[in-house]
Parts: sequence; C-alpha cells; structure tokens
Amino acid sequence: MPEPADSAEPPARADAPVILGDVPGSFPRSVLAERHPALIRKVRDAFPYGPDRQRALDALLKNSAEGVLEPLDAGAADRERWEVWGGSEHFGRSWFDVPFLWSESYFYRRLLDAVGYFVPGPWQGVDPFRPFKLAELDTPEAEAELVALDELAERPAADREEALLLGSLWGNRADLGFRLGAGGDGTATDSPLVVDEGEALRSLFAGGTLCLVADNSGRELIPDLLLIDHLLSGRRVERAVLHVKPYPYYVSDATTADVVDALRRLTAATGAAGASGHRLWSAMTDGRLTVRAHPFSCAPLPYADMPDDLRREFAGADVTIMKGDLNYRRLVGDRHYPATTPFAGTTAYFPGPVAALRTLKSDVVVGLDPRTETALVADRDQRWRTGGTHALIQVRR
Ligand SMILES: O=P(O)(O)OC[C@@]1(O)O[C@H](CO)[C@@H](O)[C@@H]1O
Repeated sequence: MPEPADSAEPPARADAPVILGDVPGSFPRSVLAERHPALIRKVRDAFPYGPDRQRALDALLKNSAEGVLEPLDAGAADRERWEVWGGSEHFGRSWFDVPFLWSESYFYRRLLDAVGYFVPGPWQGVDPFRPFKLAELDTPEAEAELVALDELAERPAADREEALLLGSLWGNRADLGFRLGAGGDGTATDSPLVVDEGEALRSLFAGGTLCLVADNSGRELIPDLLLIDHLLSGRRVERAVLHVKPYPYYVSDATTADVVDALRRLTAATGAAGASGHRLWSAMTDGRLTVRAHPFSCAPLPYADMPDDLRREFAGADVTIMKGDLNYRRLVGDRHYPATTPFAGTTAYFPGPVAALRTLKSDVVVGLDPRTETALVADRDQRWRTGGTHALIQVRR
C-alpha cells in the first residue's frame, strides 16, 4: 500500500488564482448566466410542478441572476454543512463574485430546494433530471455501444482493457449539463489524447482495490461499469468501490438510483453486455463492487479539503480514478494554472495513486507538454479547453 503523500499545499496550487464567475465573456460566466437559466427552463418543462414549485423556480432564476447567495432554510439538514463548506464566507455576495466551483455547486443544491427534493411532500426524492438520464439509456447510440461489446469479447484481454479504458474516458463526453450550453462545438471526434498515461494507469491494476469516482450516469456510467467488470472478472482488481453522488447534481451526475438503472439496462441486454450486467449484479451482491455516496462528493470544494474518513478510504485504494471534468477541477483545484504546471504537484496531497480520465470541458488543465499546448492554441485558440473535443489520462503514482 502506498504511503500517504505529504498533505502540504504544493506551491503551484497556492499561487494560481482561483477561477471566479465574474469575467465577462468567460466560460464560468456563461455557465452561471446562460446554462443555469436554460436548465431551470428544462426542468420546468419536464415536470408538471404546481404553483409553489413554479414560484420557487422563478425565485431561483431571479436570485441567481441578480441576487446574492443566501443560506439554506433553517430546517435544512445540511444547512450547517454548507456554512462550514464556505457559506459563512460567501453568503451575502453575488453568485458571480465567489469561486465558480462554489456558486455552480450551490446552484444545484438550491435547484433541488426549489423543486422540493428534500422536504416532505409529493416531490420529495424525485430526481428532476431523471427523464433526461433515462432517455440517454434508450438511444440507438447506447444500443450500438452495447452490441459492439460482442465483437470486443473476441479480442485479447489487453486489447479489451485498452478499449474499455478509452470507452470510459470518451464516455465522459456524455454530459447533459454540457449540452445545455455553447460547450460542444459539434466537431467532437476521438482526437489524440493531450496527455496519455494509460499504460501507467494500467500498471496500477495489480489485484488490489480500485476506487472509481464516477461522473455522469447513462452513457458514461455504462462504460465505467463495463471497465469495472473487466477488471474484476480478469482479477486485475480484487475489489472496486464506485463513488456516486448522494443526490442529483450537475444534471447527469450518477446517483445510486442511476447505478441501478444502468445495471438494469445491462442485464436486459443480450450477448456480452448482458453477461457483464449479470456479473456486475453479482459483484454488488457479494461485496466485490460497493457503491459509496459520501456527502463530500457534492461539496463545492477541491479534494485537497476532503474530510479524514474519505482521505482514509482513498489511502486504502491501490488506485483511485477520478472521472470527468468536475472531478478534475476538484482534484487539481479550480484555478488558472499555466497548462504546463506538473500534475504531480497539484495532486501531491492526494493520499494514494490517483488518475484522471477526463474530456476537457472547462478552463482548468495542468500537466501539458509545452509543445502540445502551443499546437492546441495554434489550432483552436483556447476553445480546446472547454469544447469537449479533447481528452486526457493523467496519473500520479
Ligand atoms: O464533470 P463533467 O460532467 O465532465 O462536466 C461538468 C462540467 O463541464 O459542466 C459544467 C458546465 O455545465 C462545468 O462547469 C463542469 O466542469
């Protein structure tokens, strides 16, 4: 088992400015000013909420555009948690003036309030994003991806592993929040990875424990589960822990209910996909695959601030895979780093080997070779950072 790394903040982290939402024309500002109102409209259209919920959605729309951040209601079970997570510092300020990670995360928490997710009543526990997540599982594209597994099953295990790893990586493009905005530029193809440390990652599959910190449900979670099945059934890992969100978040982020939906989708399939689904189901029932929904998974903070119990959990893993853009921002810190800042420095605090599998959908990136950065900028100015057209695999042992 690796020794816990030094938790002191590396200089790179402390020096780079935190990303805020206040710069006109910036990506964060477009998320707060355009994606969030679009999301409210979408959720409103998807459910016949009554007048009280409609009014609450109107209030959120207005507050998030021109108001200030306000504490959660007195009765909210997590009111104090949000104070500790930074609320006491940020409440009373504009949504645009606090760290982007903070205001964006708080928006999702407030959206759940507006739709009555946490309070007793007819809408308690009803995931406002569920219709979109379910629709994803039912597309011809999702079907084609499952059918393709039959052919993959014929290939040598090492090839299968590489394909499944890339499937899990590119599955991260399946992000419903991202599709609400100007994000994808429609030219997304599987371009060469801007950093490819896939081999280093695979060398860490040595029969121990894998933590996979999931991102989106549907067409990202299915390939994540297929990768886990491959690793468990080939004894590449002995045990896998899948971290999901304790409540709906960032539109399509996976919750336990989404894991069950994905497993049902797989077990209902024929051929290799169905077989995988049944193996995963058994792995969950016999404890080789466990699902965790830690409250910190929805925290508006970088993982450098993780609580001790979660730190111990990651310290006990032989490798932790962080999926997706948001987890990347939280892993390295949501800051304006020079793109060539070493990944190892920004993740030195992490208590064990850690890997990022991410398509690039926000400004943050570290660990690029200077030539790669120059070529990317020459080709598409800074759009490569946010367009979802590029991806990376980075590892810190
Ligand atoms: O974590 P994911 O699903 O890969 O991407 C989430 C994300 O791209 O969506 C937001 C915009 O809607 C970004 O701020 C955020 O990082």
